[in-house]
Amino acid sequence: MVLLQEMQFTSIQSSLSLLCLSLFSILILYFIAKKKSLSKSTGKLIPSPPKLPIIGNLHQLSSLYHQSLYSLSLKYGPIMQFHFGQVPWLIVSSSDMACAIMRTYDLTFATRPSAVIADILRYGDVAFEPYGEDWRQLKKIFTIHLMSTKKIFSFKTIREEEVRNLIGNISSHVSLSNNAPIELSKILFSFMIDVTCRVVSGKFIMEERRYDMLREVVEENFRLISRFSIGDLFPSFSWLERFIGLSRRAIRNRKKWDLLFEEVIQAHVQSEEKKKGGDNFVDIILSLKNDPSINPALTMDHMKGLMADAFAAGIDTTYVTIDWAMSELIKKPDIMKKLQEEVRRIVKHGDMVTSEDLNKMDYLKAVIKETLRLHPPLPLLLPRESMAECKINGFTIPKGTKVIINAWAIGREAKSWEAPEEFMPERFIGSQVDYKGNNFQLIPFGAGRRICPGILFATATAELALANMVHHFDWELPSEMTREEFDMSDSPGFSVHRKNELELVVKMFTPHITN
Ligand code: HEM
Repeated sequence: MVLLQEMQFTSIQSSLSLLCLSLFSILILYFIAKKKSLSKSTGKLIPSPPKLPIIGNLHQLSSLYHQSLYSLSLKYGPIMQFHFGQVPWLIVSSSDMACAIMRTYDLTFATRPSAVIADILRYGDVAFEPYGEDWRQLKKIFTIHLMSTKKIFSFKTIREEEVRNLIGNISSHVSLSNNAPIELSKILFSFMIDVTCRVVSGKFIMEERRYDMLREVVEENFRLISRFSIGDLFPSFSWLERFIGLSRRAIRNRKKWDLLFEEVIQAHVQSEEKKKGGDNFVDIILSLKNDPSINPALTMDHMKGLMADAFAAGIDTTYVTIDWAMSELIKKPDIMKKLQEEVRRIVKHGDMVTSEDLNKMDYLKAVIKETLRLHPPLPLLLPRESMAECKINGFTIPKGTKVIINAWAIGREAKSWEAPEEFMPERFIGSQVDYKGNNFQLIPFGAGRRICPGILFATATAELALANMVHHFDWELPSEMTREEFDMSDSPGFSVHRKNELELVVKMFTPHITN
């Protein structure tokens, strides 16, 4: 019995010593860590909302990331740190700070961070390629050979023909539907697929099966890159990626892209068009394949990447711009009327608005700018990462910092915009402010080295479609809905759509004949 008691006592004693030893070790580790973090942060600490262990700041994020980050920036400032799970990001929410990142330190922040899903989906493309020789060459090809001002002009016929088809589709609906609402979001999405397919690969991709497949892969791409996968949030748990992450879905989608691109490229290699020097992306890229000035030579992966850039970056963003513009116009009939007056004054009733007419339409251009200010299709742009340490606003930003620039918040900055929540195209009349990367209060296309190379193409297409839609038709809300009830909520996602697809009643415009 005594022996047993002694044994118990000894065991309690040794447990206590083990406990003390553990506590002592934890304390030592804590002080070492504290000392380390203090010695690291010799400058000002970047403001950050309070975070929780493991999940970081995820609990402060709604599904509308751009809106949650905007609200937090009002409290914590235009430059703040936010932990997505275990990973710290720098969130930039003012035009001054965006200028520091994309102009003052443009080269420092010219690379993209790696991300589990984007790394699976991307080829040698421009949008997600890390900064370096490969990216420089691909961007040059994109801006000089595929999307130069001359090339965009040469795509004019495609844009005009496709807008004519769009107007034809809407007219058929008017004559057949007996005032039932038209599913405008869907029609605009198809319109952008048609335009982009023709620019990228000429006519033949329009075959029904490929068309459906393209729609499916583009939509799935956006769904996938809109979400953080487990490996992005918790790098120490990346091994779980194979079981519960999104990687498997991304691999499946990548295979579909592969199939689609290989079929298209193969068909072009065999076609007569190429021999005549076709004027679409695939033929141009094929002709560059043997160009000695392109060094290193283009691989199949680069070719697929350049096509993916146009499909993934161009379709969704441009259709969303027209969709939001129509939504704002239907909500504000005075602005719709003013726009219709401008277009109908310049273009005769029954005629199509042409690309040349657009240059005379200042109010139309102001409507598109105002739409991009309030509804930048990629509200958080594309992420950046610092390649060296730098100092911004007194804060030391270490090398390897991942950065999000909130263009949605910047479009609402009180310092730059009067009545920022109001849709007022008039603010741009007589103003020099543009979206081409020089005015940091309006950056829907980003700025600096990584600026979007599709600006001219996207805006020319959106302007032409919108001008013709308001020229030929009058638009109304479905009869049961009031303007106050009309929902303008955002959908969650990487590119921000309307939460509810746009459905409107449409009528042919017939001018009043006055004697
Ligand atoms: C309204 C339509 C569009 C919007 C709002 C938009 C927006 C953007 C944004 C925010 C970026 C990132 C810029 C940065 O990091 O600073 C970007 C990059 C890019 N966009 Fe667009 N885009 C649009 C249309 C297009 C079109 C039509 C194309 C091509 C056909 C295109 C091709 C690209 C490419 C290739 C990049 C990557 C540039 C790089 O990383 O160097 N975009 N776009």
